[in-house]
Amino acid sequence: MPSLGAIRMTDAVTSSLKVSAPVTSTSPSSRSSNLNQKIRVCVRKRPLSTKEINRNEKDITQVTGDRNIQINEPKTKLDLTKFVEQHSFVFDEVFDEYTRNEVLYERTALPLVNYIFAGGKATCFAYGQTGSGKTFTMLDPRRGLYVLAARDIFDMLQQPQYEHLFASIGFYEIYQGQLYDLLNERKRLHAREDGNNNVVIAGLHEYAISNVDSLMQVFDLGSQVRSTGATGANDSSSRSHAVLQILLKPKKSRKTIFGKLSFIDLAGSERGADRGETDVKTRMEGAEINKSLLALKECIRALDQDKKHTPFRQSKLTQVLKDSFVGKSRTCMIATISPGNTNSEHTLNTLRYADR
Ligand SMILES: Nc1ncnc2c1ncn2[C@@H]1O[C@H](COP(=O)(O)OP(=O)(O)OP(=O)(O)O)[C@@H](O)[C@H]1O
Repeated sequence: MPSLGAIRMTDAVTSSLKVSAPVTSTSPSSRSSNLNQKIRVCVRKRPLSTKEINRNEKDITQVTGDRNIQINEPKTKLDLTKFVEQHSFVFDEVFDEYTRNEVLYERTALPLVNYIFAGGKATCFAYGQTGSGKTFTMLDPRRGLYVLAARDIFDMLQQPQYEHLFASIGFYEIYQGQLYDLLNERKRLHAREDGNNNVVIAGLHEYAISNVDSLMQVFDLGSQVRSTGATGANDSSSRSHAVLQILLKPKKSRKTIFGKLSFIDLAGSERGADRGETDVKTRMEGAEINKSLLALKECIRALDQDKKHTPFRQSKLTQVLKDSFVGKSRTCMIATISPGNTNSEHTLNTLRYADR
């Protein structure tokens, strides 16, 4: 099964700013990659922003096929000669800068929506550096995947065979290994498991939602709490993981979970790197983010390889996602990348993280 990234291809090095064709071992495949895999890893490239264009940044990322992407990393030799190192990767699917959220949705979250109506649990992550498009993809208030999914969920709930179900949402963040309810004044929350191996976030405020407008209103409240939350700084979205969960429950038994879909806007991946920060708080934040992102990768890898032991306990993030990984579950990771030359290192780190 070609998941968690997929096959890394041979890097080709060229000199004197001349770029030769990348070495590839397979031709780009068609868009028919299996949408119903247990784990899918996709990449989304965002366009250069106006600011980046004005700064004369160059786009160094090239989508070369439905599953292929090439990074042309600008480098300088010791003798100051400039050259470009090419890196080619293959993933389950790669989306270029022209891809709209609606198209992305059909190829990533829609199969998960169908899956929860069959009683499954599913998770859709966005992973990438700050500013690479995680929030735009997952939680944009108007066209994020969560809105598009909710639209379909409410449509499906109108169908006679699903009349017995209703949807509710919860929205919380994981900051420094603690859970905070974004729909209830950032109240501290605790995760535990019920007798059916469901992870229950005790005390999480859940709102029964019946249409997209009410969902967006509730979500808006939570987003405001998040952006002014832990630190008071407006970049807090990149320091915490935000989890929006949509639960399907039987109307007659509100404690039972029929299906669950979580959208996760992960902390900026570069926050986990050791950047020689002297500020203790920033270092601790970074260490915690690093721990959780590594644990996430370990869990996905273990599942991908059908290992008996999955190391959920290594972080709060993987603990709360446990029930969405085991048993009847599906996961889609969307690695988001910035195309500019000044981001080449972060972009390569993101692709290597998503790669097996
Ligand atoms: N695919 C895209 N098409 C057009 N604009 C985009 C796209 N992706 C991101 N952007 C824009 O780029 C900017 C940064 O995106 P976004 O806030 O989603 O990044 P992020 O990865 O969530 O960052 P952070 O970790 O700081 O929350 C925003 O202005 C957003 O509108």
